[in-house]
Amino acid sequence: MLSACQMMQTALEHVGLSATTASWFVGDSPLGGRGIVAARDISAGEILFVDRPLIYGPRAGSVTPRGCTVCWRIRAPSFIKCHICALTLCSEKCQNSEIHANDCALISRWANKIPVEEIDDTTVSKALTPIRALTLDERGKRFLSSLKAHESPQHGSEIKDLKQYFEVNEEDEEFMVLTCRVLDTNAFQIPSAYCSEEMSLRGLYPVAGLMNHSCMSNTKHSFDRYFGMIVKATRSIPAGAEVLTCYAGLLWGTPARRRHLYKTKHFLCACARCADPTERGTLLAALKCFSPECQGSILPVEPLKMSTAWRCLDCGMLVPANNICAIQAALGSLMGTLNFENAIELEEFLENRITKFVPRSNQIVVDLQCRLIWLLGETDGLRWHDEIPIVDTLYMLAYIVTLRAALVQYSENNAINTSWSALYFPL
Ligand SMILES: C[S@@+](CC[C@H](N)C(=O)[O-])C[C@H]1O[C@@H](n2cnc3c(N)ncnc32)[C@H](O)[C@@H]1O
Repeated sequence: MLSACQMMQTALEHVGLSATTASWFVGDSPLGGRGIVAARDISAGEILFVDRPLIYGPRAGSVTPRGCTVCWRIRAPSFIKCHICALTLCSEKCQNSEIHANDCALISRWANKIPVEEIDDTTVSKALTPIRALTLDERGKRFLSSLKAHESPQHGSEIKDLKQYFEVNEEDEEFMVLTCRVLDTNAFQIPSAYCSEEMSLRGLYPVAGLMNHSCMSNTKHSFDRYFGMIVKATRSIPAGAEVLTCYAGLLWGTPARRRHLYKTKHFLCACARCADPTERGTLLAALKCFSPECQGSILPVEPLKMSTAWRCLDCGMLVPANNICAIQAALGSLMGTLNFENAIELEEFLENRITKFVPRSNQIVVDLQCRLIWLLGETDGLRWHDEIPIVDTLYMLAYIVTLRAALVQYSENNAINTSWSALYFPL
């Protein structure tokens, strides 16, 4: 384990900075453990660091699609299963690549428990990221081991699954399980490029992993084509303030964000946005009043308590937490099943159906509006770069401008950051 001073030194070296050139340092955080703290006043737009992943590879979730473990393609005329290690590949070229030779050499050190043909290749792919950690040098392993790691038994299931098929030795198993725990606590999703039909990946960015969370973060990040993670300030950060990122969806309402953070990162966020029942006036979590005569919105009375009752802003009616949970669960399953063929179907659902049940401010409506814009931009004849008929253009622009104005307002009210809405709306 590295001391705080060694951690700071290792972090700086990793991102090619020194104590004099970095605008931040690694210090104690009131939120828990370590955090990144501004060493001087930082201006909005400044790049804080460009982090490199110690390891990266497939994500382990149940919805991770099958894809090539070299080029990450999820669509190919056919996929091959390596006859030595059972990893998924899309072509002979990928099979003969150096990347695959390294992965295959790691896995083939362990004897198979069953014939390769019977091994489930997606199980091996899901364990590939922690498997790759075995190739880190001593310094990399020490850095990885010094990152925060959650201990509950759910972390490391990839390795348990892998052991059905291979005789993994104790030392490798121990390090890979630790890696899974570190990944689940610190890894960032690396989104696939627009329209690329590739798997989205996870990367262990050890310096970015030191950033704590706030639902009103003061940074944003993007990736370069070499998987470098560029972390930028989105607002000015005064010297001594903590540099924060957001681990949850910015457009999710408070109950959704807090549930996600609790389940995946094991803490209950208590930031100013979570503590405000109205979420700075955005009412993202609001539901419609249960009273048939009332058109009001209901909101949590004490949002930091999971068991809080909700109250209507108009008629004052109180609704117990259990009823709210039942509605949220029903809405959640409904959203999981929705699959719209085209923008017209989605717009019909948005305008005539869902808004009967939830207020227009609700995160579901906002999410569907974002999907509608996405679909419009993907529709033949309506693509951003196509010649678009004038009526459709006006319609689309009016829609986007209205929505964009609402979201910019939301951003300002919420003091989240001033530029995230540009991510969604490249106008
Ligand atoms: C990626 S680590 C962040 C760095 C960590 N604080 C450290 O000491 O290395 C994520 C973990 O930090 C803690 N954490 C981050 N943000 C938090 C917050 N806003 N409130 C409470 N705990 C937080 C949680 O335990 C979380 O799972």
